This record gives sequence, C-alpha cells and structure tokens, in this order.
Amino acid sequence: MEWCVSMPKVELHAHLNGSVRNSTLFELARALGEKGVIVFSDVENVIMKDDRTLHEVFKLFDLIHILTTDHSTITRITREVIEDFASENVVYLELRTTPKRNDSIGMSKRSYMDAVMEGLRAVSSVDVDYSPTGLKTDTVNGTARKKIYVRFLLSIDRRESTEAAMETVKLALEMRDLGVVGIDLSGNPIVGSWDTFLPALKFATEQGLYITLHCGEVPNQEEIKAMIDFLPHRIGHACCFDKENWRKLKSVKIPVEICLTSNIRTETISSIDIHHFVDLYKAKHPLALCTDDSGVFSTSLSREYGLASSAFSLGKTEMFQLAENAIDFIFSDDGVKADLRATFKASAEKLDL
Ligand SMILES: CNc1ncnc2c1ncn2[C@@H]1O[C@H](COP(=O)(O)O)[C@@H](O)[C@H]1O
Ligand SMILES: [Zn+2]
Repeated sequence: MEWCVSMPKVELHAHLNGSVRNSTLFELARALGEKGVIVFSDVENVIMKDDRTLHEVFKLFDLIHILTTDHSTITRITREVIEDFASENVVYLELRTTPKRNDSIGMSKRSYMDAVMEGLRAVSSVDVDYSPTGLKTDTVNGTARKKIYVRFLLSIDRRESTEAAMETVKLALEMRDLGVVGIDLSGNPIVGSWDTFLPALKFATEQGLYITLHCGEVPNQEEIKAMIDFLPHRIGHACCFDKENWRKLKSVKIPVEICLTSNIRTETISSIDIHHFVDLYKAKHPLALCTDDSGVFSTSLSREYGLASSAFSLGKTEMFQLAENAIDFIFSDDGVKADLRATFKASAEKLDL
C-alpha cells in the first residue's frame, strides 16, 4: 500500500461531492444540527454506514448535497479534495461535479462553478496547473515544487431536463480557459432516459468537448448499446454488459474507468474475483483504475491500486505500467501527456523499476 502511495498516479473518475472527507461532512452536519436544519444523529448513522446498495448511495448524495451546497462550502471541499489527491501523489486529476442551481441561496450553475474555481485557487500544499495555457512551475533553489494538473468535467445529472443539460454544456464551453475539458453523464442509472441528454451531448461533441458516460451500472442493454454507438471518449463502470455489448465495446476500444471498490460496495459486482477488470486487462483493453467516490466508499486511488494488486496478483512493474497507461486516456493535449510521461520516467528511476 505504501508503495502504491509513492507511485505517481492519474485519476480520471472522481466526483467532487463523493470525495469529501468524512471529518468535513461531520463538521458540516454538526453545524447544521446546531442550527436545527437537520438532526445530527440521523446524519451520523447514514454517513457511518459501510455497505450501501446503489439505491442507498443516491439517498446519501442527496444528504451530502444538503450539507455542502453553499458557495463557501463548495470552495472548501474543492480545496480539500485536490489537496487529498495531491498528497497521495496523484499528478493529474480530472475532477467532475454537477453544477447546481439553487435559487433560494442565489446560486446559479455559473456561481457554483466559480466557487469550485475559487477552491482550486486556494490550494496551497502543491502547485496546481489548471489552465490549458499552462502554468510555469516555480523553481525554488533548483528544486521544482510538487505539481498536480487539475482539469474539470461538468456532470449532467440524469434527473435533469434537456434544457438544464444544455445549460451545463454551454457553461463548460464558457469555462474552457479555466480548465473545463468535458462533460460527464451520471446520477441514478434507473432515473431518466438517454434520449433526454442526447441533444446536449451531441452539441458538446460538435463543440470539441470530451465526453465520458456512466454506462452499464444497471443491466439496461438497449441504453448500453446506444451509449457505445455514440462513441464517447471514455465510459465509466461497464459492469452489466451482455455478451453482444461486451463484444461491441471491445471492438471499438473505448477506454473504461474502472472503480473496483465502488462496484463492490454498491453490489453492482458481487465479488472482486469475478470483476470485469480481469477480462479487460487480459484483452489489453484500454482502462484506468479510479476511485469514483473516495469519501463515500472510504477509499483512495492508492488503495484501489493496492486492491487490484492483491486481488489480481499484479506486481510493482504491472501496477506502475497500469498507472502510466492512463496518460493515454486523459482529456488533455500532447504537451500535458509528454510532461506526465517525463514525471513517470523520473519516478521509475527513483523507484528502481
Ligand atoms: C456510485 N456510482 C455513481 N453512479 C452514478 N452517478 C454517481 C455515482 N457516484 C456519484 N455520482 C454522481 O455524482 C454526484 C455527486 O457529486 P457532485 O455533486 O456531482 O459533485 C451524485 O449526486 C451523482 O449524480
Ligand atoms: Zn461515477
């Protein structure tokens, strides 16, 4: 596990509100409890519960959103989440979040994202490169400070309308210079229908945004087929595919964001030894290990690598290679890729690989 921490890593699938530290959630819940907005002990029971079905996870997100959704809290959790990933040597992070409108507190999707950007700028433990135009890393006494690349994906929640989804895509386009690189479709997989989001996703693609879709968290083969036919740049999960969709996915080689702990905890996959990671890995299908919701599932990217290593008997060289391969699937240009490859090369020498 310690070795997995020391290795550089690339995180491609992390939801902001799913990655909040438990200690922060408790602090926020206590404060709202004192104001009489919520009952602290109810919240405590929900947060501490370890195994949750997929359905229960979405109830938890509704609760987390009550705790986090004001501008200053969004700023705080963004800073903390980036610092947490940087502290375990994540060198490139694509953080996704659903821009939220809440008229009662004067929050628009834009002001929500401005609060996120403020959190990013407040990170102090590490240099943050978030702008596609690049940040020059300061050299202090000949040693460059530790650096993390951060890019954002704006999520469309499956509860949203076509218009709301389109608003999110337009916001992403507006915020391109601030490091917003793409669109994610997420939310409760049994809610909403693919057709609702298609116009916004098509528009996003035409405008050159990258697309990743939560795909196959439930066995809806028709939707899975339609999603693969759309040819997104990546998909998340790919758990409940039938034979035909599996074959299709492999033939078009869409990279898969693999979230081991999330799939096991939500019982989407019944046990780790039958996880589709094995089949995809053996087939050399493009894939990347990711956390999904490190707070909600009490994990970290280092833990996910540790889990893969022990469950599938992967050695250090294989783990390192797996982490490095994820560079190929990032939503950034060749300059960033080259810089990340150089970081991995320097680290391989240090780690004696
Ligand atoms: C467990 N598997 C999952 N499947 C689908 N969507 C998920 C998810 N985990 C998280 N989300 C999506 O991310 C939101 C929380 O972060 P943000 O408020 O956007 O920062 C959730 O409300 C849900 O829409
Ligand atoms: Zn997810």
